[in-house]
Amino acid sequence: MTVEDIQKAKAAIPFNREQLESVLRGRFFYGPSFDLYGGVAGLYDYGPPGCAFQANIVDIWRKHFILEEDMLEVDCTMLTPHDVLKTSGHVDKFSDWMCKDKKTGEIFRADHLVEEVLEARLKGDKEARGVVSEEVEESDDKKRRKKKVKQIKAVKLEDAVAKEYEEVLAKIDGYSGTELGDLMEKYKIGNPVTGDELEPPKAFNLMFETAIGPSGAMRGFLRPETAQGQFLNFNKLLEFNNGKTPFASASIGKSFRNEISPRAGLLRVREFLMAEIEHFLDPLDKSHPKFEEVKHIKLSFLPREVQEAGSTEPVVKTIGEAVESKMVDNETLGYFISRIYQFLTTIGVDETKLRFRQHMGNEMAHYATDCWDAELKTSYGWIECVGCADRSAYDLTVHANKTKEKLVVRQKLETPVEVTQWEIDLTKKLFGPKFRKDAPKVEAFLLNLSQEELEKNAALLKSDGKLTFTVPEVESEVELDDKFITIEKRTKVEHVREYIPNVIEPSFGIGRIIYAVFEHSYWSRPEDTARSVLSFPPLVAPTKVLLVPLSNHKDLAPVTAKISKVLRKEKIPFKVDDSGVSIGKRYSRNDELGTPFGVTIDFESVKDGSVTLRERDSTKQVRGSAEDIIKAIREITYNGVTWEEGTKNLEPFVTNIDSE
Ligand SMILES: Nc1ncnc2c1ncn2[C@@H]1O[C@H](COP(=O)(O)OP(=O)(O)OP(=O)(O)O)[C@@H](O)[C@H]1O
Repeated sequence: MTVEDIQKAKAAIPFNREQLESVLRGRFFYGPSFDLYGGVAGLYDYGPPGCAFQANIVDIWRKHFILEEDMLEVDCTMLTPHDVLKTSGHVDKFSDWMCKDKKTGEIFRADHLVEEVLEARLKGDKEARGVVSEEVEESDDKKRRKKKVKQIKAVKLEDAVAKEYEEVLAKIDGYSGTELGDLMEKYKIGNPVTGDELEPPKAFNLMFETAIGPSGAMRGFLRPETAQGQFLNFNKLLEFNNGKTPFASASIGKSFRNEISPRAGLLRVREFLMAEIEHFLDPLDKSHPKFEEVKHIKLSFLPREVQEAGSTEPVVKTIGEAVESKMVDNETLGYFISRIYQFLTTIGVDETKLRFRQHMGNEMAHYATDCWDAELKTSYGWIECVGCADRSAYDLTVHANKTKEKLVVRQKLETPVEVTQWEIDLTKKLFGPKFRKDAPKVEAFLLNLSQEELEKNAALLKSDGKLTFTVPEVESEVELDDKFITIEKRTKVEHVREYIPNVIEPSFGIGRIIYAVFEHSYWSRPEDTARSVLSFPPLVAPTKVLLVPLSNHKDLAPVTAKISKVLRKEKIPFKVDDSGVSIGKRYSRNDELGTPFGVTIDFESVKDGSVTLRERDSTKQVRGSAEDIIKAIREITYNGVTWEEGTKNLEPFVTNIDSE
């Protein structure tokens, strides 16, 4: 079976999510956490194949980004003090809109509710018009729920209303709470099951709060992203990089979000693995030295204008054209978009189910210059799996302002420039006697005042003869007169340019990507649809080889042991299946685990050391010496060699083992 045959098989048999989920749970890729206690929504545990799969994806991510781009990896704590997340804006703004059923108290996430109801009404409209949609098969549970949902009746909508719904859906990620409330009122959206009225949307902060230390005095949160730890280590990383930019930091670790209604399995959970990059660069130069290498890559884009026109028709062009036409803001952002595409397709994402969607103006954080999400198509719709944003200088600026610690790059200028600016001088010998242990804090605070603050204080000092400040971590107010400080405007020749770098941030949700790869890799054999296959690329497959002795005969055991020893030494993950069931059943079981290769040991193997190699998707087989077979496995798995190329010197082997 060729790649095309598999595509055909996938297209011919409707995707069955329930069957996939039963394979994933049955083979323990993952399962609900705390199952014995009834489970907790949005929390999942990974089992052995899930762990191995995730570890392989993280390993590829690390090589693809950290090693290849020479990034600086950090591992920061998940517990984060309140002040950090207050400064970053998360305490005030990291929320989603929720609305409560006035009668039952049931809670809905407002944007998801509007989306679900309008989509359902559009589907009902299509049904009423006799249009058959290319729908995925739904689980019984969902069908049951939908039967109860009032709005999902096959009701024909007026053309103008259907068009309006389409337009709203295209912009669904960009609405504010008030706008969502207005939409709910306009389209009469209540509890979709009971029809009950809902309260207007209210902001719900998604962070899990806790207290650090026994006194409870220090408020803290479980981090909602890994980014802040990277920003706070900026100065150390810059020094580590010998003061040079551009450079990127990277971090892989757990993040936590108290999602309002976590459904959709691994796609929306409350604790998840993130891999994030913060690429620090000069705001005046966002070119990328390796852009040439990727600019030919053709991608599917959904730019802002297309969405604003109510369409979801993608624009296909090269990243070179996208940057040149300014559709994508700059080369570095474009470079990362292409690298994200390369990463995702390497690990098994179907590129026909990948698009880059630009954030609309009101969806993007106010400080961001441009933002594109890599969205993957699943049976739950298009899902954001990687965000890629140009965050400007926002984060470093707010942390520097709050802590009064400079977070800047100093660049030596080839041609010195004349600069006029406000400067502050401190009479340091007076600070010690007056402020004692607080003197360094007061001095640091004053030396970090911004140009605007210096200008304002110069005028105050002149008019009042003294200044009063509130300094963080200093109890009483600080009062200073002109014996302590002088503030003056001076003109100097500068040999160094100082700037706060901008940040381009690709942010990956590993669990979402994993689930999308599960769906994109899943199909069932046309000759027997109960036989499921997960066609993972060999590099990401949890186990690479299934060793299958033909029977439990004692003569086969030494050969199995010998081959196991070589595979172990070569660090090729494998499993031995010497259970008594037929070989066909054993292979079928492993197809569900996505194991790309099967090695059969038979009585010929005892005589001449030859074994059979089976390829999971095509079920093709070849025969050769154990050494040659292992070499082929290694080449195909780790060196990107095709099956045809890797096995061209091995004997084709015809058997109907799979149907046994
Ligand atoms: N609840 C979640 N469960 C699993 N992965 C998540 C979750 N929230 C975010 N992610 C992942 O983290 C990445 C970066 O997070 P980001 O803050 O950009 O997501 P988001 O815009 O809040 O996502 P959404 O709008 O879907 O809630 C996302 O692209 C996604 O892959």
